[in-house]
Amino acid sequence: MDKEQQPQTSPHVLIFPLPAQGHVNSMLKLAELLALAGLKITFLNSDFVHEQLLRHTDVLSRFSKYAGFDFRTIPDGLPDEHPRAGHGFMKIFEFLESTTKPIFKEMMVNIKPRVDCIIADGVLGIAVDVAEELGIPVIQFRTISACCIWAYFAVSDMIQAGELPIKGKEDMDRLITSVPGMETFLRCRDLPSFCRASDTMDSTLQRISQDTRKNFEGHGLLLNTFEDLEGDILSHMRTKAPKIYTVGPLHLHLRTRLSDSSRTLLDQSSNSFHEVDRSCLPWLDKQPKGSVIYVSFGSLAVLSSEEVIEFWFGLVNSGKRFLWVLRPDNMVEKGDSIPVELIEGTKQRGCIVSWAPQEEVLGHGAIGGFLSHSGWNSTLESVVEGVPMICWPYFADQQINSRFVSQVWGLGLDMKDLCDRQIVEKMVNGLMVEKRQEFVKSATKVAKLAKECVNVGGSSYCNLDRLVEDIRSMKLNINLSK
Ligand SMILES: O=c1ccn([C@@H]2O[C@H](COP(=O)(O)OP(=O)(O)O[C@H]3O[C@H](CO)[C@@H](O)[C@H](O)[C@H]3O)[C@@H](O)[C@H]2O)c(=O)[nH]1
Ligand SMILES: C[C@H]1CC[C@@H]2C(C(=O)O)=CO[C@@H](O)[C@@H]21
Repeated sequence: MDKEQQPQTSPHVLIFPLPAQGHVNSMLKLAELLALAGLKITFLNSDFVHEQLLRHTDVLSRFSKYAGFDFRTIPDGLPDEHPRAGHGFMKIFEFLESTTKPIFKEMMVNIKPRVDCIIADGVLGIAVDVAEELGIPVIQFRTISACCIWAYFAVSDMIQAGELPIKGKEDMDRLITSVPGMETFLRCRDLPSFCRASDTMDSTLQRISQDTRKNFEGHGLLLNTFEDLEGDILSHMRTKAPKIYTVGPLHLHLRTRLSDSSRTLLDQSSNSFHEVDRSCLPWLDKQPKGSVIYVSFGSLAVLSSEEVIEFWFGLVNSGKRFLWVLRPDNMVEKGDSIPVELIEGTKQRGCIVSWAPQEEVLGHGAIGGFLSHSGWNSTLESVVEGVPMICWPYFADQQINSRFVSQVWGLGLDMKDLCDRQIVEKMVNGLMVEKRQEFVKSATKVAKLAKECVNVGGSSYCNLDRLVEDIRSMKLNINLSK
């Protein structure tokens, strides 16, 4: 069926992610799942993100097979040369409000065919506002863990109870009691990093807290997680928001629903904003099973030169093989001299790339562990492949994710707030040797649960079907009300 034959009865859904790798990744997986279900999809990227995807991926050809699938673009307001990484990434929110929002509203008024439903990133308040102003039904898709969302939801309660602000380094191990379900293990240091603001009126903390409260209103909240992983927290959340659709892990869910030929195409493609260096795969092929620790800190984290050197020494001194993703904006400063023992140790046991085919890497038999920043996509990808983790959170939701990985799910070690070569060496050997059996056992169990939930009859499989039916009935109700 070509684009012209898209049946007019199919609802037109516009999907609008925050223009960041971790958000675009999971929302493109969702978009393909909804296109597979026969919905007409328009995917709205920023001009900058679209340019990266055109340069490094096959998204246009990959999605052209879905009738009516369109990519649209919109400015994010930042100058082209802005790095769009590190803590400076947060600047984007000011420009989304001032530049992007009025253009988006104009787009939604004029778009043809009209949009029947907007699936807006749960941290993109501008999209939710415009949808409400124009009376377009909106479903919010928050791309982080349920546990983080629930902690953000409680920020105003923590402030009210005097639990925030955190009162300095000596206060970081105080238990937080205002997040239902987390009273026995959530410390100040485990809260999302924006809660470390010294002033509770901090604009970022206030905005994320308010955006999260809004996630619990509207037609529904979509989450890239699964009931067997976060069911306890989800039951607390459902006392405030009845319509929560857990449809994750989305990357696995999509693989499960694709035909064999489409799955092969998916394996050869990516949604990366960077050039993928596949040379690490033949290197992995030569390594013994389970012998390599994979190291990646996602797309936004920017490490200092000192931190890179500490991790490098710890990895080389551990004596273990390592595959390390070091983005160009994370490389050691040009002027810094790199100790010869690091060069030698890396030649013998290491492989460094600027961007890896991460899903394939985590599924490779040579991988025995993952030193991660605990971004939610990386965490889910490691869960699905049964790979134990060492968590070194950088910011945002990563702090609480690392606490759940170590303390609640028993899937690895938490290295939060530490960066020292001896500790890195100790953690690597703890994960890859001393505690290996214990972690592999629990990681294998959780990986099995992840696969079951996206198979026919599983919770995420059924929730996605319910989502598609609910979107279809939205269109029907709009037509009937005319
Ligand atoms: O060399 C690499 C490194 C990463 N990835 C992929 O890039 C994505 C990275 O996403 P994520 O692990 O979630 O980290 P961030 O890019 O840091 O994601 C941002 O968005 C996430 C979802 O909202 C949040 O959980 C994070 O904290 C936030 O930093 C994953 O799908 C990886 O598979 C690659 O393909 N190759
Ligand atoms: C840059 C971060 C601000 C909040 C976003 C987020 C979220 O709370 O949804 C998670 O991590 C980052 O991608 C975003």
